[in-house]
Amino acid sequence: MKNIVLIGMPSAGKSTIGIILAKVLGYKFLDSDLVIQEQEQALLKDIIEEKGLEGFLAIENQVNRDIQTESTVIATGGSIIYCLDAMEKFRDTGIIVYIKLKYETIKNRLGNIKQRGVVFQDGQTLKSLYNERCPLYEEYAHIIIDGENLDQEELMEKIASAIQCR
Ligand SMILES: Nc1ncnc2c1ncn2[C@@H]1O[C@H](COP(=O)(O)OP(=O)(O)O)[C@@H](O)[C@H]1O
Ligand SMILES: O=C(O)C1=C[C@@H](OP(=O)(O)O)[C@@H](O)[C@H](O)C1
Ligand SMILES: [Mg+2]
Repeated sequence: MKNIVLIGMPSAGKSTIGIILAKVLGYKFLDSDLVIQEQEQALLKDIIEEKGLEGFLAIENQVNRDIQTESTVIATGGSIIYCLDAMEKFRDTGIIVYIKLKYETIKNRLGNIKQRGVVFQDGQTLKSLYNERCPLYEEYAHIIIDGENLDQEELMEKIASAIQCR
């Protein structure tokens, strides 16, 4: 079976929802951020600090492009839409699900952005990052899920039924 690939802004719920979605669908679960950390033997925020944005994105692209799995829910990192090879591969081998949330919801959830290690250009604000990324998430998505006003269980069920209706 095709993989289910979750995309969206950091804190949208890709990692949290991904694992419960995998249980409900009887799929495996993989968080590609953790594969990056394991390969590099370093935390995401330290990789970004040491290698810079372009260096981090090159690693993110390679790791996600090289994932060999099927029947797996894959939680990607928020910056995956800058990784062209990986996105092309996911589009061919998976169903890409964009968890869409309003800017205000993302802002409220994000809390300590530095601890998470989000891929920001110098001087970029969260708002400009959001505006830059949203069209890219929409462009790549096979399915767009509005996650507003849903708890984790409701969001997971909405994604599961959208996949099953395809
Ligand atoms: N309805 C919801 N769905 C998913 N996560 C939610 C929801 N409401 C609040 N949260 C919180 O938002 C955060 C989502 O984080 P995470 O799953 O790591 O997102 P991502 O992997 O997309 O960056 C968690 O702290 C989670 O508890
Ligand atoms: O959006 C981003 O720039 C990033 C999001 C993170 O993943 P989550 O989206 O799971 O938080 C992680 O991949 C990396 O630190 C960069
Ligand atoms: Mg995550």
